Amino acid sequence: MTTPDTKINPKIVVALDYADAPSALALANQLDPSQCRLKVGKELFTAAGPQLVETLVDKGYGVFLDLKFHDIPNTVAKACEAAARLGVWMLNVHASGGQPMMEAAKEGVAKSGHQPLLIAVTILTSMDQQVMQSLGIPGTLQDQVLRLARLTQAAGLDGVVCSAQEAPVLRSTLGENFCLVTPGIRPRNASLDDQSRVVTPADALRQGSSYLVIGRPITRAADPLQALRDINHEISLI
Ligand SMILES: O=C(O)c1cc(=O)[nH]c(=O)n1[C@@H]1O[C@H](COP(=O)(O)O)[C@@H](O)[C@H]1O
Repeated sequence: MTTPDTKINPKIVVALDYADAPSALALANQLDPSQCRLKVGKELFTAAGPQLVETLVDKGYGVFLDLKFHDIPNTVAKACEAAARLGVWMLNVHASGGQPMMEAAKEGVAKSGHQPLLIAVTILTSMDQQVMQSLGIPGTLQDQVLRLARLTQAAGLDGVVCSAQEAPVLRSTLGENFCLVTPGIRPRNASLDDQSRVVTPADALRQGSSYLVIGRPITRAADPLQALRDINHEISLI
């Protein structure tokens, strides 16, 4: 049901937003590394630690370690070096930590001897213009996403996390090789939950996304593997 390309390089990254390792492994055991990658975020990593990440890597999954580091450059460099040593496929920092912090992150990864993709979060998909204003950030949300993405590229990172709503402008400004990882994905008629800037899976790819981060629409489905297959099928048609 999936295209050959989806099998070689799965576009969907399933967010394992679980409270403990057994719940995360139960889902990982139902899914298939040829159909998706897995994202381990703050909740699961804090509860289950590096051992779970290594277990998922050993099962053949590409793992996105989503710890969104944001600290002084030296601390972020060391954290990125340690994260890269786990053999993950991708890891991330917050672009708002600034270019020197991102450059330090890149150096940390290089020291690890591994070569994961290193990306930076621009503006979280749960945020809207009103939240931006309350933080005193001037201009439009899209201006700020573009500013942070340019800084990320200047720091030599591989790409950004952004909403697929911003993907067209980032793709045309930053080029074909810059990786755009987009959460806030909702199949038509799915609940928005706490997301604000949402796009359907097929539209996200049409708009220039490289990878789609999808959590609850798969993890809370009655049949997660079928939900994943349905989305892979939808995107194989574009
Ligand atoms: O870095 C992320 O992955 C991320 C960035 C962002 O701007 N918005 C966002 O939702 N995420 C993550 O993407 C996942 C989305 O999950 P669902 O809303 O359940 O699909 C969660 O694990 C979030 O932590």
